[in-house]
Formats: sequence, structure tokens, C-alpha cells
Amino acid sequence: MKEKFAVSLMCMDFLKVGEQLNILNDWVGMYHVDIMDGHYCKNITLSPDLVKSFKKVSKLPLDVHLMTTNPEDWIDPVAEAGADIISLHAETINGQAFRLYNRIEELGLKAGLVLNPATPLSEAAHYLNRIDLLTIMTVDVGFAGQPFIEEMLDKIREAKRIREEKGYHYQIQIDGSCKASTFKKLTEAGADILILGSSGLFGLDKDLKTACAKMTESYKAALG
Ligand SMILES: O=C(CO)[C@@H](O)[C@H](O)[C@H](O)COP(=O)(O)O
Ligand SMILES: [Co+2]
Repeated sequence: MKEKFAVSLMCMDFLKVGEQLNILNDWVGMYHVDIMDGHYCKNITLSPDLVKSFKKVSKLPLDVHLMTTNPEDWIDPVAEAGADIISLHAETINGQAFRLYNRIEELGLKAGLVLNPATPLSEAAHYLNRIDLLTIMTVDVGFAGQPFIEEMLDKIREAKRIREEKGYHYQIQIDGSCKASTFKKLTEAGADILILGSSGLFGLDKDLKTACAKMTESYKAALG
């Protein structure tokens, strides 16, 4: 069950980072680290230095979601800081996709790809075979707490169909508004990993252990 969930660390309480990671280590399978540059999207969140700090307490893989105009500048710094998976936005890598995935492979890390809601899967058709993790955004990038974009369910189904048809190995992860009301449709459409943020986890209770228990119960109840 744990491996079905990742947690978006930009949504945590930054006055209690270590304490919260020690709790989350027991409840989820991966950490999702949003790095924004204030240019590719209109916010600034986590950083390579914070990846280094998370790494000291984390018992789980760290997936770094790079929302930066120049992802090529951040691959080596986040790798050095301790990233296990580097997830690049398709919209930022045209013209250098193969070079960047080669670099991630050279660094011995897993390769991730992220698609904005408005970006079709066909944009990445020529390198879907190379990736370990495909993240489908179900909100526009930049902020937590936005409404779920229903149209993305078809994209998830298509990602699953292509994986089966072509024999690809990526896991399908969902970023944005994963919560009790969307768990079932996302899972039925083909999602393997759900990223929990404010709506699916931290907002459920002010005590994080209780929030984790509530989230797990709501997932079980949703899936029947
Ligand atoms: O990349 C992003 C936003 O650009 C996400 O990882 C958010 O941190 C996540 O969407 C928050 O979760 P919700 O508040 O949507 O549930
Ligand atoms: Co993200």
C-alpha cells in the first residue's frame, strides 16, 4: 500500500521538517520535491540545498520535479544533493531531451518525465522508452490546492495503453489534487502512484500521524 503514495514536500509544515519526515517514512513510498525557478512557473519552492537536508532524514527515494526554464542547469546540483529520480518537463527539453536523459543515466539515477495538462503524450513519443517514471499533471504547475482537471483521465488511460502496447516500463504517477474524491477514478484509469499534497494529506488533520491514517482509510474506502 505504501508504494502507491508519494508526498509533495512543498506542502509540509516547514517548522517541523525532520519530525514530519520521520512520520512520513512509515506511511508512503516516495518523496516528491518541487523545484521551481519563478520563471518557468510563477512560484519559488524547494531547492537543491533542501534536497540535501531531506536526504539526511529520508528513508525513501527522492523524486525531484524540476519546474525550471533551464533544467540542464539543475540536473548535476540535484544529483549531488541526493536525488534518486530526476523528473524533467517535456515542455522544457525539446532540443536536448536525449542529452539530458543520457546525463541522468550517466549519473546512475532514474529518469522521470512530467507532462503539463495541455501537453499530449505524443510530445514525448520518441523517448517514452527511456523513462522510469511518467508524471501526469492534473493541475497546472506552480501551486498546491488547485482543482482537479477531469480531462486528464483520458491521458492516464492512454499512457497505460501505450505502455502495454510497446512494452515500456514507466510507472504512471499523478501530480495534483490526489484526494479521497479522485483516488478511485485515478487508480481505475491506470495511475500507479498518487502524489499527496494539501488536499490529500496535510489538510486532513493538524496531527500528521492522524492525517496519514485518515488518508489511508479514505483510499481503502474509495477503492472499496
Ligand atoms: O508540482 C506541483 C505543483 O506545481 C505539485 O507537486 C503540488 O505540490 C501538488 O499538486 C500539491 O498537491 P495538491 O494540493 O494539488 O493536492
Ligand atoms: Co510536483
